[in-house]
Amino acid sequence: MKLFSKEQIYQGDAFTVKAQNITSTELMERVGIQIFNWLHIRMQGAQVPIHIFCGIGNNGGDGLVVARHLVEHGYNVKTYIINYSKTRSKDFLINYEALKNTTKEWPTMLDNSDHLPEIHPNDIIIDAVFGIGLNREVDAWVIDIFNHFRASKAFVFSVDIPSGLDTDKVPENPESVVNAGYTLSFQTPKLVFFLPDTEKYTVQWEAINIGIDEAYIKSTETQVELIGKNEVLPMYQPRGKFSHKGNFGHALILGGSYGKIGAVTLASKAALSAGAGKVSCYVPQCGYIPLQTSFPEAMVVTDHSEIQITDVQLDFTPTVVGLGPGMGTHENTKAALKSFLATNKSPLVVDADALNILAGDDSLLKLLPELSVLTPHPKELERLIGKWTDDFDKLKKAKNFAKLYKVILIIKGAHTITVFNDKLYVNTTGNPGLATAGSGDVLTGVITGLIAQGFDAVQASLFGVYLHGKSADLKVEETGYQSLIASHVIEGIALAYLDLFKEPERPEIEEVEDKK
Ligand SMILES: NC(=O)C1=CN([C@@H]2O[C@H](COP(=O)(O)OP(=O)(O)OC[C@H]3O[C@@H](n4cnc5c(N)ncnc54)[C@H](OP(=O)(O)O)[C@@H]3O)[C@@H](O)[C@H]2O)[C@@H](O)CC1
Ligand SMILES: Nc1ncnc2c1ncn2[C@@H]1O[C@H](COP(=O)(O)OP(=O)(O)O)[C@@H](O)[C@H]1O
Ligand SMILES: [K+]
Repeated sequence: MKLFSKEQIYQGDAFTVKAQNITSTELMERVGIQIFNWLHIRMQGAQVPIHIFCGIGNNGGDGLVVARHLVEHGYNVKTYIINYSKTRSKDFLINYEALKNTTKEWPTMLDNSDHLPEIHPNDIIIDAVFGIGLNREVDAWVIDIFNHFRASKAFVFSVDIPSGLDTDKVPENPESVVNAGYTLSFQTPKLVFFLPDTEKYTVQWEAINIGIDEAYIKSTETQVELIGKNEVLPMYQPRGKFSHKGNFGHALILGGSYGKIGAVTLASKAALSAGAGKVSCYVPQCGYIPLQTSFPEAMVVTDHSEIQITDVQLDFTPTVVGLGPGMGTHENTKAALKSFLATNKSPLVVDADALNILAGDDSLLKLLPELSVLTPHPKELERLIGKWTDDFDKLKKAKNFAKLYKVILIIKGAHTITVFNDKLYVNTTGNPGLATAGSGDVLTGVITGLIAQGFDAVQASLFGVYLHGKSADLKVEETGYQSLIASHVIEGIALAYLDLFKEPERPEIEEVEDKK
């Protein structure tokens, strides 16, 4: 699913109004009815006090439409206008009048935070104060109102985006943003819902289809894409009846050191489970027996050294190399890695200690073949790109790094983000069960296994990250978060593949039925 920037959302509005021959007021009515329906289906007329706080722009206008429909359906509604600017949007004013005509009284005007309404813990707050039009810092008295929301402990439902949250910035003052329990976002979710610094401003979110014109959606290139089943399914490669293991490549996992042979075992098992035709492991001698015993499907080649990689000698050219799991950063290993990179011709998936060895060494980074896949966790990423001030700075630095070295950078985390060619691909699968030793090695193996069988590096990255997370989502139903271990994630790859062809993904954006 494409994630539109703020500018693209405004363009999409304008395009839709023109293409569908409607007014912006009609578009706002359509949006407001969608939100009302969403609430009405869930509330079924319940007489919980609902406090609707509206700004003076179009987000406030949306709030007023919702207020009017709630009043018309007999809900217990109080509407307030937070009068933070003299400029009012046209559609705000139209809906301000329309609400007055319904209720026969004006909403309560708030010009300061002196006499704020009492809000009880079981009440509901609808937050339509600021939308995507936020363009400067929030005034102190408005922050007081947001603090009043928090102090009330009432459930907060935000319209489009939690008020005070920018679409492309991390707030300097967390108090200047509303903490939403639920956000109903228009057409597409916002990138800020997926970033560690800003995801906390809404507990849950959902995107509703407000009918932005299909032609606009199809023809608009976005900088951010959300990756779910609908996006990866077309990448799936079916197997021919007469195919044989030679068709699916020979992957090599290169890594391991004394005490860390498990990382290679996990990565190589994952590579084969993802569908590589053959897997070899290149490890120090101490890895020979454990690997051959625990994973008979793999072939094992050993270094001269008993305990670490010191010299990589191969008598075949791997289709792809998964580099780094459990490798350590011993000086001898660094030297071996340098000479390996100087002559290597195979595509690479680079993880863990191989990243740590590469970090900060421009001459080594330049040896990476184009379209190498790098899979850092946050600490490894920091070593590669330097410290960042916030998530947006991190993404900018990551894009620059990926462009400079012509690589695919996979930023691992709760929402893993793949960075390539100035574009961000945000993954939607995975869960906190993955916060366990070795789960990253499994990801390295999965992506390596996909490249081995013929996926191009970008598709292998997106599909691999999706499968890895989906595997964890399916296995966690048996294990719970605490007991999920990396080996379960390997077992789950099979389930993740099968799941691709089970039920279709929920529609990307919900169509709310018309209950008017
Ligand atoms: N396709 C869609 O998604 C659709 C979206 N729609 C809705 O429109 C919303 C965007 O509406 P919007 O552009 O009117 O801006 P909004 O956020 O209401 O802000 C209001 C104004 O406040 C001001 N202002 C800004 N920051 C400020 C500050 N810190 N302190 C004080 N004032 C501040 C600034 O005006 P200024 O005072 O600078 O002139 C700004 O213009 C969007 O989120 C969605 O809810 C639908 O209705 C149609 C389809
Ligand atoms: N809270 C979380 N939600 C979803 N995925 C997570 C979470 N925590 C970690 N992960 C995933 O688990 C993997 C951890 O990788 P990494 O830190 O390299 O582990 P290791 O080094 O132990 O193999 C990454 O793919 C990451 O995206
Ligand atoms: K809002």
